[in-house]
Amino acid sequence: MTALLEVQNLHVDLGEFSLRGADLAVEEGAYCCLIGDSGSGKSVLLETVVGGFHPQRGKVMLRGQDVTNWPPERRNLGIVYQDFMLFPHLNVFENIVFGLRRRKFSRSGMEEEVRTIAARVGIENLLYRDIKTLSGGEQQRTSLARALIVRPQVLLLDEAFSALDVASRERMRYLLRELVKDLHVTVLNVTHDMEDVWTLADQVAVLHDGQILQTGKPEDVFSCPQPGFVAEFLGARNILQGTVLTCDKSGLTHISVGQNGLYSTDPASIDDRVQLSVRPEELAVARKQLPITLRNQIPVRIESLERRGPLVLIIGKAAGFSLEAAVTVAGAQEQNLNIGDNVVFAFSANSLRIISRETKHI
Ligand SMILES: Nc1ncnc2c1ncn2[C@@H]1O[C@H](COP(=O)(O)OP(=O)(O)OP(=O)(O)O)[C@@H](O)[C@H]1O
Repeated sequence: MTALLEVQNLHVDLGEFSLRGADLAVEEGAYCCLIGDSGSGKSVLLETVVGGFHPQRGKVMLRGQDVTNWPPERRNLGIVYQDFMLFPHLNVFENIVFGLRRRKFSRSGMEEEVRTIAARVGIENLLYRDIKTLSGGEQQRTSLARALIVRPQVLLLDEAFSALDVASRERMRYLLRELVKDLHVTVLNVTHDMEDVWTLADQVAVLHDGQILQTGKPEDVFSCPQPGFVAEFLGARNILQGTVLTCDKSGLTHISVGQNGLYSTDPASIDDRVQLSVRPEELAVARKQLPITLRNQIPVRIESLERRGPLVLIIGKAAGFSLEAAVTVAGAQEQNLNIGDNVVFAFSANSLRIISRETKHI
C-alpha cells in the first residue's frame, strides 16, 4: 500500500541545526503525531513537507508523486499553527474564504463551501465577526476551517492546541476526532501533549536532534521504546537490566534482576542480557503479597511520594534497583502510604517488556 505522505531520507541544513535523514510514511486517513524534545526539528520537518524549506537531499512524496520541487500552493496541504495566523483585518468569513482564492468557484459556490465547513467546525454563527473579538478556541476553529476548505491531501498541525485552555483543547480534540472520521482526513500533528497521542494518533514518530528515532503505533512505541532517548523521553523510567534464567514452553521468560526473579511474556534466550521496562501505571501497590496472577511481586521501601495531578508517583527501593509506581490519589490515601513504609510493587508478566536483548555468543 502506498503511503499518502512520505518523506524519504530528508536532509535539511539550516546552519546550526540539520534534519538528518528523516524517513516517515503516513497512510491515507491516518493520524500521525510527531513528538520529541524542544529543538529536535519537528517544525522544520513539517515546514519541509509544506514547502517552506527545500531539502539538500531526500524527497517529499504525496500519493507516490515526488513533490519536493513543487511550490507550497501546488501541494494542496492545510496547515494550522499554534498562534492561529489569521488576518486581523478580515472577518471570519473572509479568513476562511481566503483558502479558496486560487480556486475557480462562483460567488455563491464559495459562500456555500464556507458555510458548510464553518458548520462542520461549529462557527457558523460567527461568520461576520471581527477576528479580534473571538476567543482562542474560536480563532483556532476559524484557522482549522481555512485549512480544511481546500480539502487538503494532508492536514498539518503545528502545536495547534497548545495556546488553548484545557477545556478548549479537549473540545478541539473531540472535534478533530470526528472530522478525521467523517472527512477521512490524513493528519500530521506536531505536539508536546501526550494526551493528543493517546486520544488521536494511529501512529507516533519520535524525533531527537534532527533524526526520527522510532515510529509505530503509540501502544507499541510506548510499551517497547527504543533504549536511550526514546525510553527516557516517554517517561519509561522503570528501566531494569537483567539476565535470562529460563524460558518455559508456555512463553514465560524468567529473568534475574538484582536479587529478584521477574517474569516477562516477551521471548528471549537463556543467558541473554536484557533491558526491561514497565510503565509506572501498570504497577499495583499493596501492603502484602497479592494473588499469584500478578507474577511479579517485589518488596520495596517507599523512598518518595509526589502528587502529580490525579496521580501519586511513588518511588520504591528494592534490592539492587528502584521502581516508580503511579497510583490514584484515592488509592494512595486509602492505603495511607508514607515514606519509609515497606510495601509490595506488583505487576503482570505481560507488563514487563523486554526492550533490548544481547545474546551471549559461545
Ligand atoms: N529558519 C531557520 N533558520 C535557522 N535555524 C532554524 C530555522 N528554523 C528553525 N531553526 C532551528 O532548527 C532547530 C529545530 O527547530 P524546530 O522549530 O523544528 O524545533 P521543534 O522540535 O519544533 O521545537 P519546539 O518543540 O521547541 O517547537 C532549532 O534549533 C531552531 O533554532
